[in-house]
Parts: sequence; structure tokens; C-alpha cells
Amino acid sequence: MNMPLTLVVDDEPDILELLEITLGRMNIQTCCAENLGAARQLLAKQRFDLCLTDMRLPDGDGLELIDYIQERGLSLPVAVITAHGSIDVAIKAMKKGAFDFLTKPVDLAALRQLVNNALQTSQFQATGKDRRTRDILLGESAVMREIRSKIQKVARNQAPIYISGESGSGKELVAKLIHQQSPRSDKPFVAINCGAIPHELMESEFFGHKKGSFSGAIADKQGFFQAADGGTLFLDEVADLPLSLQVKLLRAIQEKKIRPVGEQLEVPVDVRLLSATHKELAKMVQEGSFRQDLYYRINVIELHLPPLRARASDIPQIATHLLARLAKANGLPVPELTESALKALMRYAFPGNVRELENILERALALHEGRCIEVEDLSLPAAEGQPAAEPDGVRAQAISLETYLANVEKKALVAVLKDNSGDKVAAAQQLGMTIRSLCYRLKKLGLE
Ligand SMILES: Nc1ncnc2c1ncn2[C@@H]1O[C@H](COP(=O)(O)OP(=O)(O)OP(=O)(O)O)[C@@H](O)[C@H]1O
Repeated sequence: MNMPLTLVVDDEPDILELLEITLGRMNIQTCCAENLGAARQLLAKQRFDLCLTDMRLPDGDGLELIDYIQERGLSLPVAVITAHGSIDVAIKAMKKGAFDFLTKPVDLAALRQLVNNALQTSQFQATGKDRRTRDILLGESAVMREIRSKIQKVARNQAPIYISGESGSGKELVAKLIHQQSPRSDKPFVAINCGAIPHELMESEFFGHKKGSFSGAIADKQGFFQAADGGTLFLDEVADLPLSLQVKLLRAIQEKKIRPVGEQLEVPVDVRLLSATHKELAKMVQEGSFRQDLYYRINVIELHLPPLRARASDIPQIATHLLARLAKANGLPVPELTESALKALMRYAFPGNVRELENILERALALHEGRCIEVEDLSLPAAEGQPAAEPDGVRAQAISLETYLANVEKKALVAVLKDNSGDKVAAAQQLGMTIRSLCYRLKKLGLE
């Protein structure tokens, strides 16, 4: 196999030499350019597998080089080298499409890691793997097509991605797809629900701990970062991170290093960070409950998943697909959704989005008789102002006990919330449960 070829753009001879020697030891050829003009000429003449560029160049900056490469449609990954502390420039570069960044003074271990990742990306693209995203993330609306194409694009670089959208709209599915489409796909995808970890254990869960660092630490333990090393770490419900951990996370992202609890030294980690929440993170930043600097770092690229009701044209396709999948999983023949059932689904608001659609179809699959699913089999929650259908005794025999109880519970929760004008704290009190448990149940039932 040919030796990979890297274009290094820097006007400092010392750095050029350091990069050339380091890359040479990795069996990588380098071609050097001392300014933008020379870099452009080389790019026009030959094909490179990777470009490493300094940000400040005598005749322009690294951002211009990224623009040039993008405009030409060249597919090589570009990594920028920025002065220490100028992480904002690195973020700008990644927003423009840079693969990753390094800060000066260049840490050689981090450089080698970055180069290996970038070359893997180059080769990965060349094989053009098609992982059939269309069959997994369903929907043919313009917005879903755009999301699928963005997934393909962002999977190729290392930029942190923030996935926003209502509960059940597909954020975790998108995160998984980004990982599966990336050159990291054969490394772990670690998904964490930040809201489910007790605050006092968070630091140790995220960064690991050393034996004896606190009572109960009976052995060395790896954290999520180490578990995801080489792969992707997906922080779901990132808005639920306490401020104390937000600071530590920020440092881990900036330095690409972590310090396990009770450990003196920091250890390098190679993790692609994806995060999501159904909460309005920008608003939380304004209110002071989420750090602005962290928000800025995790939100280098945002992917927004619109609620299902805003892409109602996708509902027939998603519903038909999911129904077929559910029937197959249950060893049942695939029923047809009648025209009126489809119309009713398209009119329904789906506060719980695709997850709720799945639940509705699962219930309908269990309830329906004959070869078709009718509107009544869907048991859609009543429209505003109309009483919800009573789960009666006859129905209770036809559906599973679990579904029956879920219906009863749903009805009770909605009624109590209504009584308390949507005040969850008061509703939880009236129901004799904690607010946490109420929120959990609302989410589980697709009522959030
Ligand atoms: N476009 C889609 N096509 C097919 N299935 C989908 C789609 N969107 C979501 N789903 C399915 O809906 C369910 C909920 O999706 P997911 O867990 O990704 O939502 P989420 O936004 O992460 O929810 P939460 O905010 O509650 O964590 C999953 O079973 C997922 O596979």
C-alpha cells in the first residue's frame, strides 16, 4: 500500500520539522507549505490524504484554507493547529468543516492520535460504506432527508454535536447513526442518561476512580470516558448535569484529557462527544443553570429533530414500517392501517413523538381484530375538551394487563396535572410520589 501523504501548512520551521519527523516515524510522507498560496498550489496539483494547518499564516488564515478545500469539494480531512487558549478559533474551524484541532505546544501523543483518526476517515470514505441510514431513520420529508445527509457529513469529523428535539423524536437514534457511519464504528458507542446518575457518584462514573480514593472504592474503576475510548460518548439529557460536573466536562473536552478521582496524573482520552436534551439548553444558559462555555463547546454543530407533528407527511411511511417491524418481532401477520386510521394518525399531535407512535401501534397490534387496524384500535387520546376513552372491562380482557394499567395511569396523571394547572410539583404531592418519579412516569408513558 502507498504511504499516506500529508500536507503540512505552517510558517514556523521548528514546527514544520517536528511534524515532519513525527509523521515520518509513522510512515507518513509530508509535503510542506509555508503559506496559503503555496498550500493552494500543492492542493491543485496532487491528492493528499490529510492536511494539518496552522491557524495564522503570513498571507491569510487556516479558515481560508478550509473554505478553499470545501469549495473545491476535496474530501481530505483538515486539522487546525491553534495557539493555546484560542479554542474559540478551533470551534469556528470545526463549524466550517475542519476534522479536528490541536493546540500549541503540540502534544505528540495527541498528534499521533489525531493523524491516525484522520487517515482512518480518509480510507473509510474511500470505501464508501453505505449503512442504509434510510431504512433506519425513516421519513422522506425534506427535513428528514436533510438530517440524513447531515449525519453522513458530520460522521466524518470529530466535532462535538448537539442533538436537540422533543422527547421521543429520535435523538438517540441519530446519535447511534452518527457513530455507525463514522470510522469509529468498530469502537464502543457509550450512551449515558445524565439525569439517571446520582450527583455524588457522577465524577467517578464519568472519569473513573482509583482504588481507595473514597470509602467504597474497593478497586480501580474505569469511567464512561475510558469505556468510550476510541469511540463515541453520547450524553443524553445533558441539561441534567450539575454545574460542578459541567466544569470538569468542559476541561475534558478542551484538553482531551481526564483525571480519575484519586489519581494525580491526567490521562489522554480519544472520545467523540455527542449530546442531547429535550430541554431548551439555550434558555438554561440564559437562566444560569447551564454553563455558557460548555454549551458553546458541545454545540459546535447542532442537529435539530423537529417534532413528528411538524412532519406529518412522514407519518404513513414511519407507521407502516414500524407496524411491519413490530408484527415481525411478535411473529404476527402484518395488518394494514385503514385510510381513516392513517388520517387520524396524521391529525394527532404526538406529544411523545415517534416513541408514542410505536406505543400506539404496539397496542393496536394487540387490540385489533381481522386484517386491518381501524381508528378505534389506535385508542388515540381524546382531543382537547373531549373525555378520553375509558379503558373498560371488555377492553381490559382484550389487551395486555400492562397496556390496560398504562391507560389507567395515563388518565390519572393527566387528570391530576390538569387539576394542578400543569404544576408537576403540586401534582406529585397530590399523587404521593416524588417529582423525579412523576417525571419518569410521564416520560415512560409518552406524556411529557
Ligand atoms: N425517524 C425515525 N424512524 C424510525 N424510528 C424512529 C425514528 N425516530 C425515532 N424512532 C424510534 O423512536 C423511539 C424513540 O427514539 P429515541 O430514543 O431516539 O428518541 P429520543 O429523542 O432520544 O428520546 P428521549 O428524549 O426520550 O431520550 C426509538 O425506538 C427509535 O428507534
